Amino acid sequence: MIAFDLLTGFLGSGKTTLLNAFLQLEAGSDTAVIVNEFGAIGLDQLVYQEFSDDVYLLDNGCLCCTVTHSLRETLLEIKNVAGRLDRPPLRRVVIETTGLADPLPVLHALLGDKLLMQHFSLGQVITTVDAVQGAEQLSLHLESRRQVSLAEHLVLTKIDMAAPEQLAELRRHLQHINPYAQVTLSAIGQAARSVFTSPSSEHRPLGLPRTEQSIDQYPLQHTRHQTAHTHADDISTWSAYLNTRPTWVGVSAWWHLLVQHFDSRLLRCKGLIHMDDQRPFAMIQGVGKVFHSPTFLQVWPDEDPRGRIICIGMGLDPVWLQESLRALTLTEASYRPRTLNELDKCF
Ligand SMILES: Nc1nc2c(ncn2[C@@H]2O[C@H](COP(=O)(O)OP(=O)(O)OP(=O)(O)O)[C@@H](O)[C@H]2O)c(=O)[nH]1
Repeated sequence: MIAFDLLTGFLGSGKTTLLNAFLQLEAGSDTAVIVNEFGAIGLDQLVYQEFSDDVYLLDNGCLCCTVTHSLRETLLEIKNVAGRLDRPPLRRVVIETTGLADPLPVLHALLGDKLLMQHFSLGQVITTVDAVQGAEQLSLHLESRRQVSLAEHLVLTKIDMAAPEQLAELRRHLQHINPYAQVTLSAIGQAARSVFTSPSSEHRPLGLPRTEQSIDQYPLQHTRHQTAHTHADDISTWSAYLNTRPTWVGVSAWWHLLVQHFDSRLLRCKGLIHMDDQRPFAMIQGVGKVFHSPTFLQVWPDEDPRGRIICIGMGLDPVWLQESLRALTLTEASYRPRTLNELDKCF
């Protein structure tokens, strides 16, 4: 039997960081990863590929709506790969859902599949919650509440950034939504080992998580999914390839412009960028209005040499976003455009 964990959590809450930290440990060496991203251009698999050969990217689309079939095929492929004698053992699969996925239909689809369940057993449903922005996300987004309510293991991430009172407030919210889950605190993935090797993940009989009842408090509006790119509350994704080399001054100006324009409608932004800088290969990350420290890569992680940017939010305007990219090449630090008109004047 191969155990599978479902790793979920709202946009930017630290799923990739946690799992990537685990893959770098000896304990994670027998783990395959299945990634599902929201949007046309995926980046997470590039992060994982640095530390694992067993990374599977699902078709573009949302796991809970459109790609369950693709997940099934991928798991069967992993079963075959795991059976090969010429490779190290494979004992665990972690399925990272998109930050907007509802884990319940995914669990139903997997646990109700007799063939799959001959080879796989459910480990844990792990939900990451951003210690700084989690309380707001829970109050604003049904997806976030559903992810928390289904979890057996809640991982409060970014505790290095959170004030004690923020953490206390978040814990009160979580206790209310899901009083049964095990809670682990984590800073920069440091709890990865204890999360993924938690005893509760082993030898558990098949069945839905015991917290299933608690989700009844929240109406299921998830059937509003229309396409792979549309979620509740008009959340959509936009992505673009870059044909320029951004500067750090430009990235900062662009982020400022974005936050001014979209304010709290901007939920997530990430980019793999070939910078005009001594350290040229960078991953940039924005969660809500917080711009996280970029990470630098030794080598460009993909065959495709183009930089790329992905934004997720409510009411995103693709034309406006495309125009905004011009800010990325600004070189004058005093330029802080708040509108596209102001950006025009910077050139
Ligand atoms: N300071 C700090 N930053 C963190 C921590 N966990 C994650 N981050 C940062 O938060 C940003 C988002 O983290 P990810 O791990 O990509 O989040 P995710 O949930 O996989 O994001 P999506 O797949 O887009 O939903 C990155 O810039 C991370 O470096 C943490 O514990 N502390």
